[in-house]
Amino acid sequence: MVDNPDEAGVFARVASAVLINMGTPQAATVAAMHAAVEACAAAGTPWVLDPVAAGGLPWRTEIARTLVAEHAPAIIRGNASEIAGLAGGSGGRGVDSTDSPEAVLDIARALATEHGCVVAVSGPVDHLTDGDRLVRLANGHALMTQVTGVGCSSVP
Ligand SMILES: Nc1ncnc2c1ncn2[C@@H]1O[C@H](COP(=O)(O)OP(=O)(O)O)[C@@H](O)[C@H]1O
Ligand SMILES: Cc1ncsc1CCOP(=O)(O)O
Repeated sequence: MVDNPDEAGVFARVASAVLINMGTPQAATVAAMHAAVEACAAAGTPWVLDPVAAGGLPWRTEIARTLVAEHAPAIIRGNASEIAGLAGGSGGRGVDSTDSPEAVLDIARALATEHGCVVAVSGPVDHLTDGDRLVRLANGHALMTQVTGVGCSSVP
C-alpha cells in the first residue's frame, strides 16, 4: 500500500483498485487517503474502504465519512459496529464489534443504496449486500476472533 501523500494519488491512477484501511491513521496518511480518493474519482479506479474503529474513535469516524462523501467506494468492508458507526450510529469497543451483522443489516442496506456500493459486514456470518441482494457467508472460525487483523486481511 502507498500511504505517502506525495505518491498515493499517482499510484491510485495506475492501480487496478485501491484499498484504504483506516488502521492507524496519522495526519500524513490521512492526506494520502484524500489524494488517493481524489485520483480514484478522476481515473475511475474502484476503491475499497475498511473503516477500522469507525464510530468508536470520533476523529477517524469523521475522516471515513468525509472520504465516502468525496467519492463513493466500490466496497465498504467492516465489522458490524464499524458499519453502524460509519452510518452515523455509535461504534464498538475499539476495533472490536459489539453488534452482529444481522443487527445492522438494514443499516448496511441503506448505506449500500445511498452510495451505490457493496457493503460487506463481517462477523460470525458475513453479510454482503448491494442494498438489494444479500449474500451470507459462514466460512470463518471462532478462533479468528482471537487474532487482530483478520478482518483487515480478508477484504472481499
Ligand atoms: N464468531 C465467529 N465465528 C466464526 N468466524 C468468525 C467469527 N467472528 C469472525 N469470524 C470470521 O472472521 C472474519 C473477520 O470478522 P471480524 O472479526 O468481524 O472482522 P474485524 O477483524 O474487522 O472485526 C469474518 O469474515 C469471519 O470469517
Ligand atoms: C488495521 C489495524 N492496524 C492497527 S490495529 C488494526 C486493527 C484491525 O484489526 P481487525 O481487522 O481485526 O479489526
